[in-house]
Amino acid sequence: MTDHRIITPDTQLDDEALEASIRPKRLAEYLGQQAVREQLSIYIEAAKKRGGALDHVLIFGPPGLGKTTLSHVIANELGVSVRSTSGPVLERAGDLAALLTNLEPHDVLFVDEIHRLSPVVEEVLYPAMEDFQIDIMIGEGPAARSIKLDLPPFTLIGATTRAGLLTAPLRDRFGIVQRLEFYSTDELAAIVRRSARILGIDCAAEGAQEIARRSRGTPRIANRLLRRVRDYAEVRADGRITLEAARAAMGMLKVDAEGFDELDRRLLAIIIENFDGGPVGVESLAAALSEDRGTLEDVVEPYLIQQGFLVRTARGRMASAKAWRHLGLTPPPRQPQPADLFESKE
Ligand SMILES: Nc1ncnc2c1ncn2[C@@H]1O[C@H](COP(=O)(O)OP(=O)(O)OP(=O)(O)O)[C@@H](O)[C@H]1O
Ligand SMILES: [Mg+2]
Repeated sequence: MTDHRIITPDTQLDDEALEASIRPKRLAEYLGQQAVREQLSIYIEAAKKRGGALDHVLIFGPPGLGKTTLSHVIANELGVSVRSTSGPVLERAGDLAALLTNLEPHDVLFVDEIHRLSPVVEEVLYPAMEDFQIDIMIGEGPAARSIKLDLPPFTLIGATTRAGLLTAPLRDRFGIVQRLEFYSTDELAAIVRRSARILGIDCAAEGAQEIARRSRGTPRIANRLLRRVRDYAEVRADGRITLEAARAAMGMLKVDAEGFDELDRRLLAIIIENFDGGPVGVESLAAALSEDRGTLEDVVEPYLIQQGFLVRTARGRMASAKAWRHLGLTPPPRQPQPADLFESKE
């Protein structure tokens, strides 16, 4: 179901060619995330001055905010190569050992979805990160012995949508931890204008602003909406993305003024209609929506929470007064007061 969401932040196949051409390669092209950029540029410069490898970096944040992009940007700024892999792909300790022993000094090893590493692979990673060494087993049975191998100094960059799922020993081994935040409308508008320029799309400033406003704080969504609005403008108008064209296209795509799509609205509507506004547990919510719990938690909820439409309490999710009003309903007289709203950490 989420496959068909126009505003899903997950990568879709036909996005890939497009994304490659507009994906920022240098820090200067990586828009927004001011604090992250500032800090990283200092750490990168310091590492280069010392002639050493950059400390290991953990990047976390919701899908589509630029974790993979940032990892490649860091490697480009360092002037080193990147090897990419991901948590679920590394099944055996040997898979990781093979990657590590093939690195050149100061290279970046990018591990996406690092919260999904298997425990045996994670064990190998600890000494590799800490001492640039790995223990590998040679042979089997009673004749088996372990030997230590030295690795070149390297930088591990781990990306995850949920830092909370990392084990403490793994998290502690990252010297640099960066959290990506949802982008502001102005930042997204700048991203849309940049992408339009690269793709040769004629996009008016107000058109870019309108796309930005409805992109759920997410560059991947902004770029995807830009492309869909371009299609609309080419077929229904003269190809130029004006404010009117952007609005009309969004109407057709059923992306509302807040940037919410059907699934966002359905989630809020179900909490309100089936559960009296909540609180409702995430499992019941997932069942009522026929959606996967992980998708709700990683993809749908973060933006609704950040925008204040959804509240996570110790007893479950609640729709805020803002959510009732967004659906054209009158909020009940007693809405949750701040004192009730203990942030739950699940
Ligand atoms: N700061 C940025 N400036 C400009 N464009 C960006 C920025 N961040 C991301 N993008 C664009 O958004 C797209 C998605 O970013 P990216 O693939 O890095 O997200 P991600 O956080 O790795 O997502 P996922 O969690 O799904 O892996 C990129 O192809 C890039 O074009
Ligand atoms: Mg990624």
